Amino acid sequence: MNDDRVLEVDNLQVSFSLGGGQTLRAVKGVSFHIGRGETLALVGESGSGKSVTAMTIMRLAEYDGARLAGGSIRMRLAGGEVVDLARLPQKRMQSVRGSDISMVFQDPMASLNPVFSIGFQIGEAIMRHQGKSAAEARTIALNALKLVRVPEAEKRLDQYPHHLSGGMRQRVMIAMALCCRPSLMILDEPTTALDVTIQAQILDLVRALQREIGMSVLFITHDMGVVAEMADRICVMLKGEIVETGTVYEVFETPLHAYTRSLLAAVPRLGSMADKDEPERFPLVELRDDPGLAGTRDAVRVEAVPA
Ligand SMILES: Nc1ncnc2c1ncn2[C@@H]1O[C@H](COP(=O)(O)OP(=O)(O)OP(=O)(O)O)[C@@H](O)[C@H]1O
Repeated sequence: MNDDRVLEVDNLQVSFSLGGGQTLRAVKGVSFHIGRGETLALVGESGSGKSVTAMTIMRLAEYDGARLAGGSIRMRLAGGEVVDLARLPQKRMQSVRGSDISMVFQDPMASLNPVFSIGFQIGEAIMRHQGKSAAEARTIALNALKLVRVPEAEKRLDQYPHHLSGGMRQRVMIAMALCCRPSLMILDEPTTALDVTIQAQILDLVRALQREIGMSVLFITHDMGVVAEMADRICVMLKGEIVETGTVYEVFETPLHAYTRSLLAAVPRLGSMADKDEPERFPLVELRDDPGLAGTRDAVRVEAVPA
């Protein structure tokens, strides 16, 4: 693996048994890499396989019944060792999760335990992953809350999730994910449940943190507007496959795949809003129903292979 990469996913295949001998192939041979300090956006509509890909990298998908049917997930750990996460025993993965990679989910309420204080929940993760005492963990938790710009951080430590707004809860989740200074953070639709202003604040925060800490980010979204804000490179997923990949500039300037064009057409533009109530939208359903489109790979942008 090149020195400048933290993650290399190669030909990843994930399936679910649906009973009655039926198998759903949720991820069909997906390959991508993420460089140090880089943000890669995995884009596609609901059901395209983005979350299953992320959960497989975390090795959490198997707890939902997923089967890792093939491929490799090579990751450079903090000490420099390169391991194939697809083949690590779960016991070892427990230490990789939260120390080398962490994940922030869409709904912070589902990730936070309502009966424990914020300080306890962040502290518990720090004690588990870093072997710190309760007092040390509280200090680290406090600093993490300050890092994610939570006002009155000291007071927040003793509050419970229901005391916080949705945006604040998502900041707490990001703080928790940052505590162990992971080299890769996966954010799965982190702002979808938030209103637009709070969404913009959280996106700004992630960008600022990335500059401060230098971590790599895998950003999962269905929103090309968010991609334009956040990402260096994009992988577009459709029905379990990556149908197009490139830099943000390349993909926005010259989208090669019809599905990518449909995603771009769904981004409201000032011009198209001028004389209509609704932004223009590409007829996505018709496109997806076109049998010629599914799995089309001729539009895949071939990335230069470094010498
Ligand atoms: N536990 C599960 N059992 C069976 N099928 C599943 C399970 N989890 C996901 N799937 C299926 O895998 C496919 C990919 O789902 P995935 O959640 O990765 O999509 P997604 O692109 O992340 O969409 P969303 O943004 O809605 O989560 C879908 O067809 C979904 O129904």
